[in-house]
Parts: sequence; C-alpha cells; structure tokens
Amino acid sequence: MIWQAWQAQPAGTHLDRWLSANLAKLVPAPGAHAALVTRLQKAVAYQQLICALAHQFEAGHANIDWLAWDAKWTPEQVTRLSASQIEQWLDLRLNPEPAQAAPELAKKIQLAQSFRAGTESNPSLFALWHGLRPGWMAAISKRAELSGWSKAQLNAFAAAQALPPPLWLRLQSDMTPEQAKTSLEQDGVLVELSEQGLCAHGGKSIKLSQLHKAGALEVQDLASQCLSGRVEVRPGQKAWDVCAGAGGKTLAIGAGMHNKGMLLATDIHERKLQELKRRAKRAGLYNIRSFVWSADAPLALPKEVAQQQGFDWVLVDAPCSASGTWRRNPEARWRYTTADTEELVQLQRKIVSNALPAVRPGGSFVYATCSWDERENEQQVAWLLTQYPDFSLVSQSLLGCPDMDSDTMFVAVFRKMPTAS
Ligand SMILES: C[S@@+](CC[C@H](N)C(=O)[O-])C[C@H]1O[C@@H](n2cnc3c(N)ncnc32)[C@H](O)[C@@H]1O
Repeated sequence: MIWQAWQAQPAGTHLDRWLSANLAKLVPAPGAHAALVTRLQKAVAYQQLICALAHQFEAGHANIDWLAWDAKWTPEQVTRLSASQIEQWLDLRLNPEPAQAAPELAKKIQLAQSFRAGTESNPSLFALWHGLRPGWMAAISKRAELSGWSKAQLNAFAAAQALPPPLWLRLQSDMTPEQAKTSLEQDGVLVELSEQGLCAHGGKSIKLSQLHKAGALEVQDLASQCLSGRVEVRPGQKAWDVCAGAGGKTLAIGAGMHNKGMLLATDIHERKLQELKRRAKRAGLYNIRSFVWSADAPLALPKEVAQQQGFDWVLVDAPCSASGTWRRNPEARWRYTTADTEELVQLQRKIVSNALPAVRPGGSFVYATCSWDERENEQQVAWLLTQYPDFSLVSQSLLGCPDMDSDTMFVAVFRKMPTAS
C-alpha cells in the first residue's frame, strides 16, 4: 500500500519529505515505521534493478545489452510490475540465497544468483546490482581513477548507495561530545559517539531535544562538517558564504568566529535565508548578515569589506547534481540526467565568475559540491585556473563516502595572489 501510494506521487517528490508528511496517515502504528521506511528506501534505490531482473526473467536469457536497455529505461516502468513481483525481486536482492523458498521461486533465485555473480566481470551488472545506472559507470570509473580508489573502496562506494548514512550531529557550543551524548540520552534520543563524531540512530526526534532547541547542536552530515572545516575563517575576519541555503555551512563557519568579524550569507532563495536567520538566532550567532543574491553580476561589496579590498574567505557551495547525497535521497538518482549536468556546469561557472572578484588579494576561495562527478569538480577547478590566473590551487579532495559513512562531497581551496607591494 505504501509503495503504491509513493508511486502515485508526481515525479520530483522528495521521498523523505513525503514520508514525514504521510507515513503516520498511511500506517497509524508508529512501531512499524522504521522498518517500513528502510524497506521503501531500498525498493526505491533498487527500482531499476527490480525492473532489470524482471526483464531478464521474461526474456528467458542473459544475453542483454544493458547499456542499450538503460538508455530506454524510465523510472515509471516499475509500475508495470505487480506489488508481489516487486516484493519478490527485492527480497532476492537483499538475500539471493534464501534458506527456505517456495519451489516456484527456484528459477528466480537462480537468476538473482547468476546476476550477482556477473557483477564481478560486467560493469553494467555491477551498477544495476548496487542501485546505479549502467550509463553512469564511465563517470564512476573516472571518479575511482581520480581519487585512487582500490577495488575495495569502489565496492564500498557502490554498496553504500542503497544504505542511508547515519544522522550526524555537530556541536555548535563548547560542550564536550560526552556531555552532549548524556543530555541527548536523557531526552530519549539514541546516540552513538565514535572517533568520527556523534550520530543519532533512533529514539525520539533530535528536534525535540533540549540541546537542539537551545541551538547547541545541529544536524550536519560528516562530509559537510569536514568541508566546513576547510573554510578556516578566524575570529575578526570577513567571509562570504555565497550559496548559503538554509545555512548548514554558515552555522559551522560562524561557530569558529565567536561572533567576531563579519559573515555574509547569500542565496537566490529568500525562504532559505529566512530559515538560516532562524537557525543563526537559535545558535546565538549575531555577526551574520544575509540577503538575496542571484549571481547575475559581481557583488557590490559592503563598505567595511571594500576597505580591505574584499573578503578574506569566499565559499561557493554550488548548486549541483547532488549525486553525493543519493544515499540519503534514493529517489533523486532517478531524476538525474546528463543534460542537467551540462546546465549545472554553466550555472556553477556563472556563480564562480561573479563571486571571485569579491576575494581580497591574498584571500582564499573555496569551491564545493555534493557531487562525485568529475565534470562538476576537477574539470571546474581546471577551468577556473585557466580563466583566473591570479588564483592558485591549494588543495582539492573528495570527502566522505567511501572513506566515511556519510555523503560524498568535493572541495577545492584556492588562494588569490597578493598585490605586489
Ligand atoms: C548545495 S546548496 C547549498 C547548501 C548550503 N550551503 C548548506 O550547507 O546548507 C546550493 C544553493 O545554491 C543556491 N543557488 C542556486 N542558484 C543560485 C544562484 N544563481 N545564485 C545564488 N545561489 C544559488 C540554491 O538555492 C541552494 O541553496
């Protein structure tokens, strides 16, 4: 029932938002929610694989050109299968070697097992088995090459694509993680503290905890926390978060400024900035200024920034394919097209071109995306270095999955040449 209700949604609906709004209405017993959410997320992540298994079963042979099949496949095709077929194929994906199964399932079990065995030698089967499209394997292989992934890392990256990462938490205040853990547990939130940090894994909603209400703690993915750490703004400096959205990174940068200096947050959407202002107030950050800026022309620098010839730090956390967040939003992968990437690459260049003049001589520029695609990352870095020879590259790296149980992000740090004295 829940699968059918989800399938009836218009394309573009966000699974997590839809679940928050509708799950309690569809399934009144709250005890069943966690298991249902996990199963629905997996069914969505493996949507194409389910169609592929059903297609091969119907064809009666394994001699299929999966790249050609993928080129014609649309996410709606899953609606041609019955709910019980979807259930069966999903069960076989999750456990291709069931201890007990009805005799009529024998052929399907055999097919699932040979499909899985084929993933070792056939990149298309590898992609499909992990909830990725065969057509993306060229870009994924390029990523593996650029980041120097071992086979184990590539396997870990692929296997993670149908597993949502934990809900990572970041302390906005000076309290220790141990103190935060105790306080959250008193409020009924189940938390885990590891060397990497603090994450919530069930129990009461984090939003109901005293710490969250008091602005002492924020939900922020681990890769995003690492990325924010690359924007090393010191108290008293001036920084600009160009695509600030609802302020995930603004708040993390602001925490290190201790209300000294100036942090400008802009975005094309006013409603996101309203949320940012609410969160900043809750966190006790008073040095943040925000307004709408849509990257159509260079920014008119605020007076105190103009006096020092620009910002010390400028961050462009660019709009992107968000391929690095597909673990968290499994349905988003089925909305992605190469044409979108082409458009995004041009938008990213426009935003960068209009943000760069705001960096002071000797200042730093950070370019980031939540994408693993080279075209939005390393290729953009190469373009910037060619177009703007007064900037040099300090570092570029991929952050997060497969090395962390998190989203995957990319960050590049540049330095602007100081003026000759
Ligand atoms: C990756 S998101 C930023 C996430 C945010 N930095 C955070 O940490 O929560 C990219 C942002 O770019 C904004 N954006 C898209 N087009 C833009 C434009 N032309 N000018 C400025 N911002 C834009 C989007 O509204 C979105 O909030």
